Amino acid sequence: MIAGAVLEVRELTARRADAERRFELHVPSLSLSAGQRVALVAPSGSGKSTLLDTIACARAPDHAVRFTLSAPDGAASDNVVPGGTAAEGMATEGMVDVLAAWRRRSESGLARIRARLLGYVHQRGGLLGFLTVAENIGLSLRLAGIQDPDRAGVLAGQLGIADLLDALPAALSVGQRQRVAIARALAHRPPLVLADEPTAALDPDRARDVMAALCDMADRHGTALLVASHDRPLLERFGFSLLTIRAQVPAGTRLRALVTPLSGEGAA
Ligand SMILES: Nc1ncnc2c1ncn2[C@@H]1O[C@H](COP(=O)(O)OP(=O)(O)OP(=O)(O)O)[C@@H](O)[C@H]1O
Repeated sequence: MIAGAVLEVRELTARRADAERRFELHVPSLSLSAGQRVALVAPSGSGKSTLLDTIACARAPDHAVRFTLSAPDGAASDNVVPGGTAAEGMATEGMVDVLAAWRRRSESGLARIRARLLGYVHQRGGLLGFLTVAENIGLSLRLAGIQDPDRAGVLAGQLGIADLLDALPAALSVGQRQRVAIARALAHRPPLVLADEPTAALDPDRARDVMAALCDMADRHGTALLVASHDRPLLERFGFSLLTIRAQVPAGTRLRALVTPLSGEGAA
């Protein structure tokens, strides 16, 4: 185990298929440590969302040799995956074995992994339209079982949206919605936050502001970031290590794609 690792993936394969096509994404190795910023920069359709959704435990990997997430002290002692034991590979050395949870089809275990260990910022916020800003931020606290009535307000203040706590998402600009989404993804202080094109809908100035807010909030708690984006200059400006997804020669109807480092010092 890498010291301070929050995510470790080895030899992971994720497949998508319909009647005409088959797509297969392969990740030989991907590790993130506390506070690290890693970005996926790759063309549309190359598999960025497939990878983020797999890491987010929204879809099962089709194969992996290792897929672990770190469990902070509280989450580990809370036995993130119920019934897990070291013998089954669960919650050993402060890491939770996500593969084992999928193998056991432990819906409650996977739900707790998502709720406690991960945050997710979607391209357009993904906020619930019938909840206020405060309720949207509070949702991740509720799911994680954290009772801290002040935290949503404190976060909103840090993100410059304190005056919007009672507003519904429809009344917000796209940039304001992304700030709410960042607050929601970080409120429960997960070790890893994923973001799928979090600035794609913004003009360059707003994109820079939102990325600064995301990185600043992540830095406060040593949160690791894994971001998918097309905006390479913005990612370089904020010190992300870059990965890309390279298409391999299609074999028949199958397209294989491989996640590899884009710049010299990569996380993979
Ligand atoms: N439900 C599906 N059935 C079959 N193939 C799919 C399905 N969803 C996605 N794919 C294929 O999987 C590949 C990866 O898609 P994915 O959405 O992960 O790419 P992406 O890089 O996130 O694209 P974008 O930047 O446009 O969101 C694509 O070739 C796509 O055609």
